[in-house]
Amino acid sequence: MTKAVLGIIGGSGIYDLPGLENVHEEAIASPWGEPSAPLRRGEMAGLPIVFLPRHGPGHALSPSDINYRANIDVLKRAGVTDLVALSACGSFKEELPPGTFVLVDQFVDRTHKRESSFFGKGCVAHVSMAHPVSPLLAKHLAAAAEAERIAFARGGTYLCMEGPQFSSLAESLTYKAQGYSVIGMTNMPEAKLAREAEICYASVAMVTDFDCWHPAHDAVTVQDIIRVLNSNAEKAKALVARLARDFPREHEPCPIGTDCALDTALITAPTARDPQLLAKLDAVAGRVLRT
Ligand SMILES: CSC[C@H]1O[C@H](OP(=O)(O)O)[C@H](O)[C@@H]1O
Ligand SMILES: Nc1ncnc2[nH]cnc12
Repeated sequence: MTKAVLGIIGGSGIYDLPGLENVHEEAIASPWGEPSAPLRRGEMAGLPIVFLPRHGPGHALSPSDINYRANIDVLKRAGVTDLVALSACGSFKEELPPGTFVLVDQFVDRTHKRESSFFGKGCVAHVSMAHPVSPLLAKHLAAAAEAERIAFARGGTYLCMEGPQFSSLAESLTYKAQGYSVIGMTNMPEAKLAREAEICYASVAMVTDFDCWHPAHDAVTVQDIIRVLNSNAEKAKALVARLARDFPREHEPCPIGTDCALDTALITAPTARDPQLLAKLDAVAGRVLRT
């Protein structure tokens, strides 16, 4: 049995986690570069928690400048087994108004300027992303949202755009017509990298706006978003506190195989593997490469 360590990635508006006890900062070095910030390690209701603000202190990093690989690598090194991503998003659905928390279960990746894999020349791996969200983690999040009386939706598709500009009206109408639920700029490649690192991942997409498709709402602005962001952030902190209180202390084996995602993913012959890349993969893929 592995002890559960809950990772929390804070998005826009969530730069710390009040209620975290016995906190200390841990600046873990990563062969993938600089993570967004030192990790804040502590516990809630006795559960080990590791917090990382995605955009760094003071929100200095834009979605394209975040080193997603370093972030996931240091969370893996810190022993995180289950990772909750907190993210602001725009909504494509009337029934998902600002203030709603969407427990997304699918992603569409339209990013194009980001390193999206730990693997590559000298060690090629193809993990499955058919089901990017870990169902048990989503189930625990739903229970916590219910207990905290937070308006939430189970399931939904998160379109990840590159940004930093918001969508044009034509893009927004297209995504809406495709049936997507919400839009943001950060959950990809985060979810892909978490899967490669065999960390269970679930995203709480917290609606701040209707993007620009909605006839009754003007173009989205950061100022408008910030107004909703702050009340969403308060609810998110209550959600995390409840999740931590009720979370199983032993990591539950992932029913969709996230814990062993690399078992069937590596294709490069051992003799063709690049020792330098293998060294960088020590945390992410050590479980399968050490054998
Ligand atoms: C401040 S609005 C745009 C910004 O907010 C979202 O960030 P995060 O996902 O980290 O909460 C969105 O993806 C953009 O980065
Ligand atoms: N409308 C929107 N588009 C992209 N990212 C967002 N984050 C919050 N609202 C957003």
